[in-house]
Amino acid sequence: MAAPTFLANFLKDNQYPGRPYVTLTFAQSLDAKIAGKAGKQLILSGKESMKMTHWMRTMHDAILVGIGTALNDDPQLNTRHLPPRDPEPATDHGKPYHLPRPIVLDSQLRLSPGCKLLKNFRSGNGRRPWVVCAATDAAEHGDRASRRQVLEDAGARVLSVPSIDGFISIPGLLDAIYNRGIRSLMVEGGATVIKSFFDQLTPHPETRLVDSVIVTVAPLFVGNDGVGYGVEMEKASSLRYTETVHLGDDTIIMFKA
Ligand SMILES: NC(=O)C1=CN([C@@H]2O[C@H](COP(=O)(O)OP(=O)(O)OC[C@H]3O[C@@H](n4cnc5c(N)ncnc54)[C@H](O)[C@@H]3O)[C@@H](O)[C@H]2O)C=CC1
Ligand SMILES: Nc1nc(O)c(N)c(N[C@@H]2O[C@H](COP(=O)(O)O)[C@@H](O)[C@H]2O)n1
Repeated sequence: MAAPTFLANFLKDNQYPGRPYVTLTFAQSLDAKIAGKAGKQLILSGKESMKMTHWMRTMHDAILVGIGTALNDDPQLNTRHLPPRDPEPATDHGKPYHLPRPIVLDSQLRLSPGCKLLKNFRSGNGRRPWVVCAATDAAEHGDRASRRQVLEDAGARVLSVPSIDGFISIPGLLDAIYNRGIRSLMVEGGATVIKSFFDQLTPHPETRLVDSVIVTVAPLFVGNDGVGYGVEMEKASSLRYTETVHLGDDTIIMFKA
């Protein structure tokens, strides 16, 4: 089995010199909501588009969510919706699917050591998660040092990156993970992280930090209680609409930066 052709073609050059190639992707309702009331996780994607998202996961070195999503959804960020691989080496080369490295933006190290990402790693069913926290001026001590220790003991690799007002610097993050071998990054959300990455769009290739945007639109309304994401027109207008594909009842809309 291989990824859908439209996706393979769209992402065929997902490399960028000097920083990871960044794909921002998420699923939304017709009224642009990505979650329900009080952040309730919604399965917006149908079977076919969810499978596409899992194919996309195989096509990136790493996959990123914010701590809001990690605490709320307890995601696995793996490829379990894909069909079993053909054990016949002539077709699938006998290899398992590529699993992306999970990365959590977690300024204050609030991730639970019992989360599925860490459990999957410990049971040999996932890569070691990287937890990105805000770098501190002084040596860590007290509560914060013990939270780091607990997460490291549970299997996480903790990276410190400069932050502003509790938000990890996106250029700093991309530098840190590029220096550790990540060449392509899939950003899944949630709302605050999506806004932060939309903010990285500019019309100038040398300063923009997002390369592709892939939005799954599900044919339903969530209503005003749902969680939306903010987009500034000045930023979004630098996106170039590329293609629309229909998968099941969903519409996949793709842009290049
Ligand atoms: N429909 C979809 O495709 C998806 C929906 N979701 C939904 O999104 C909701 C969670 O969204 P949020 O609460 O906004 O949490 P989030 O997952 O966007 O995490 C935001 C938090 O990450 C930390 N952070 C550190 N550096 C940051 C930076 N540079 N930019 C942004 N955040 C940074 C901050 O503590 C911030 O509050 C959940 O309801 C979840 O179900 C999440 C992912 C995908
Ligand atoms: N593509 C997509 N469609 C939806 O309907 C979604 N709710 C999401 N959510 C994202 O996927 C994460 C869950 O991943 P696992 O199923 O646990 O592997 C969730 O946390 C969001 O990042 N995505």
